Amino acid sequence: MATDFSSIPLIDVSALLAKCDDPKMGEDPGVLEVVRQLDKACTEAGFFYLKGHGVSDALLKEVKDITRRFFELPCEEKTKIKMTPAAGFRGYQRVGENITKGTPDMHEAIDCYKEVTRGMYGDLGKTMEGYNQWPQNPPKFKVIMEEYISICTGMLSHPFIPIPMILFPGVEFFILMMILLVRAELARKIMRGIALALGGSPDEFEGQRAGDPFWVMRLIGYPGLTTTNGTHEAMKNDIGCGAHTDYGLLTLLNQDEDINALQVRNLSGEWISAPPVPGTFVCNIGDMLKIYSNGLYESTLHRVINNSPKYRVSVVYFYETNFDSAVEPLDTIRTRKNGTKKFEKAIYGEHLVSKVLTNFVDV
Ligand SMILES: O=C(O)CCC(=O)C(=O)O
Ligand SMILES: [Fe+2]
Repeated sequence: MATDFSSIPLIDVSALLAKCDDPKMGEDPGVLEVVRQLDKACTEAGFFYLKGHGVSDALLKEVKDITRRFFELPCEEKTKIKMTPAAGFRGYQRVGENITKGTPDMHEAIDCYKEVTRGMYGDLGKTMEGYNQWPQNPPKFKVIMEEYISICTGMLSHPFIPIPMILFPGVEFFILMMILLVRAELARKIMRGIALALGGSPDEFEGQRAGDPFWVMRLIGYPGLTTTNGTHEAMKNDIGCGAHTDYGLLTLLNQDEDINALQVRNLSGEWISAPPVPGTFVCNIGDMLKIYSNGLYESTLHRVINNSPKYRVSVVYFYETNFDSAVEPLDTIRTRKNGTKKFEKAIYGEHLVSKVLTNFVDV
């Protein structure tokens, strides 16, 4: 239910994060104020900036820097982890390989998904079966990205063991400490606030709905206007990433701090810019949350146009439902007030697979 918003609101979620696992969180005035702001932002724009999230500026920067260093490598090096259907569509895609609604996107990317072992979700999961392809170069890429993912997800995709420093001679002490200390459980906690905003219990998105959340991460590089990277010379208004909605619950976007390229569409069809706000994530609602909220919250269309001369990097993390969740409008007072159920049941895994299978050329 987006409106004619003209800017994206900024929400400081520190009060929510502090009380998030307190059984009385729903009575805390600080939490309730964050919940009110989340509700307003999700209803009016489907987009908001997130501050007070507890993830350090150094880590936000480190994941973008290491991604940029990967994209600077020669093509032969990058295609060592080329995305293939056999890897469950995980890996590197060159500029133009990803398509949105039939048009090639002017970006290169590494796609990562929660790993799906053989038979894990039966036929539903077959397309996504596979392991992430991490580059050897730059060194420590895998370790830094996996820790970032676990901070966003709120649970570990592998058992967490505080690994002795000696195993990581190349990682600066402060980065490792930062990674080990800041276990933000970010997306899960924001979803607890959103559950309250929808008039439900804070646990609404745990258990069968999103207690074992699927996640996706895209590391994206958008060539600048004057950049020639051997295969592509970007033109003004080339679409870096075509207009789309995200598929799951909540997206946490960590974008380059000095380039204004992300645009969000309001109800009248105007493209509103979402410029970088240092130290924040840009968050947006995905298709599954639109269904859970019975359309109260919008999965808003957005796109990327990099008209800057600089190469732009974004690290995009998508927090999803359980892979096999059957998603339908929640039965809370607020969603009921929005009228009869506006959506049929959707299986998240089917929705994801249908998108993945139409997103690429020549694979
Ligand atoms: O790079 C960006 O700013 C946004 C990318 C995006 O919308 C996506 O990957 O879904
Ligand atoms: Fe998106």
